[in-house]
Amino acid sequence: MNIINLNKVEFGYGKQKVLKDINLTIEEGQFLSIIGPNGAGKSTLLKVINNIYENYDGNISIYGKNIRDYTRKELARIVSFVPQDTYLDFEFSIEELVFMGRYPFQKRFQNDGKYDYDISYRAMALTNTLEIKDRLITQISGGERQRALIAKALAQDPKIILLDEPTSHLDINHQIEVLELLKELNKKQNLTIISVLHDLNLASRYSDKLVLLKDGQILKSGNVDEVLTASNIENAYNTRAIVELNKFTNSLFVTPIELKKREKNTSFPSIHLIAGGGSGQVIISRLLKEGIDLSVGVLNVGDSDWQLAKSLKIDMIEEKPFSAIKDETSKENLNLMRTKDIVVIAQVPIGHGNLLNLEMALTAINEGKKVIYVKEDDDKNIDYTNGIATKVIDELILKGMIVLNSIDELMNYLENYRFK
Ligand SMILES: Nc1ncnc2c1ncn2[C@@H]1O[C@H](COP(=O)(O)OP(=O)(O)OP(=O)(O)O)[C@@H](O)[C@H]1O
Repeated sequence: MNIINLNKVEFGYGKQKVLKDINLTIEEGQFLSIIGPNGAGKSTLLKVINNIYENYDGNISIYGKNIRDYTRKELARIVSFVPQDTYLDFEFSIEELVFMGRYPFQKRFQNDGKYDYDISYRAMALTNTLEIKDRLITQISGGERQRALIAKALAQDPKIILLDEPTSHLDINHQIEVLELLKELNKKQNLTIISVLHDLNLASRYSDKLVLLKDGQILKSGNVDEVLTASNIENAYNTRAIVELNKFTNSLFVTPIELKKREKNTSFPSIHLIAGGGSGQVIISRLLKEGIDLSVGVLNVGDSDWQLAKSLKIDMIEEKPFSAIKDETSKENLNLMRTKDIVVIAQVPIGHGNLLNLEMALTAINEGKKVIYVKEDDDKNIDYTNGIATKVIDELILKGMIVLNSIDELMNYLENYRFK
């Protein structure tokens, strides 16, 4: 069920627009993170949803009602807001701070009732702040303060919680603790969570949906894998990045590589990679992370290795989609190989269309080039040429091609490489 709708929302602090044409729907029970570079308008968007600024154009509705038609107290019973960098300079205890979350429910001069106590204590128990409830908020750590602020927000018994950078001042241990807590509340209590997060990897790990903002506009919104692509990241942050699945968290992991790539790592040998059909993706990622000077080819336009290499702007020789490699393309590839220290061959299926890649590696080894074959799977058949490819590989081995069994072995070899 859609519970928040933003329709053509535009806003600026002065003349300059900070939010432009924002259209967004958010479903009940979603964990949505707003990401984007500094100054993109993330905090502003969150504040506009919380009806902090009134002079915006367009419409925002929450549970079908325009937020302009809610009183502040009414809205606070549905939405609670955890601001960024809250400067807490008052000598309140955590308990007192959390009880303030009950304010929207109380009549003037009314004291806290049993329900107010119960819900505040539950909020403290959920956030592990009960045992430190008497400590003053000026005398607790950043992680404890963040948990206390979330407790206050929970004491409001909201349906929707908005958080502006809830992990910004926390060490990794507390970052995970806070996000695990939010995820649990999201799953168990169907709490809708909208959070600004700078850290793309935390956003990817904990969110169902992402909104990527750039210059006040939504560059992309949707599922994590639709938003966190190398090209969207490059577009928004002006930084090249590798996006890959982290096996441990089962979520996408982003590694920015622009700087390393720019300052090529000359302690490693330069490499030309022969790959294709997806076989080179992991090798490309690993080599680029080390800043290794890399080229690839020949790849067919459109295949997944080609897409990755293209998005990372790697020096590449390409052939038309689904076409056999032409002689002249293959010669260009050989010329590129000649400029590198090592030719690395991934375990790519060889058919008549790409046999020339192997044959050029043979020419290169005959010219004295070092060639390495990364044969990750011993049982995998890659010869689709009725034995011709196997013969070329045998000849490469005879001429001194090094066969390694994993990418780790390749990295190890490269780390210990001695330049002549
Ligand atoms: N109170 C304010 N008055 C005037 N301009 C503001 C105000 N708050 C933010 N801005 C400006 O609006 C733009 C968007 O700011 P906002 O804080 O929403 O971005 P953000 O994406 O959250 O940035 P960051 O990642 O740096 O926190 C920036 O150019 C900022 O300088």
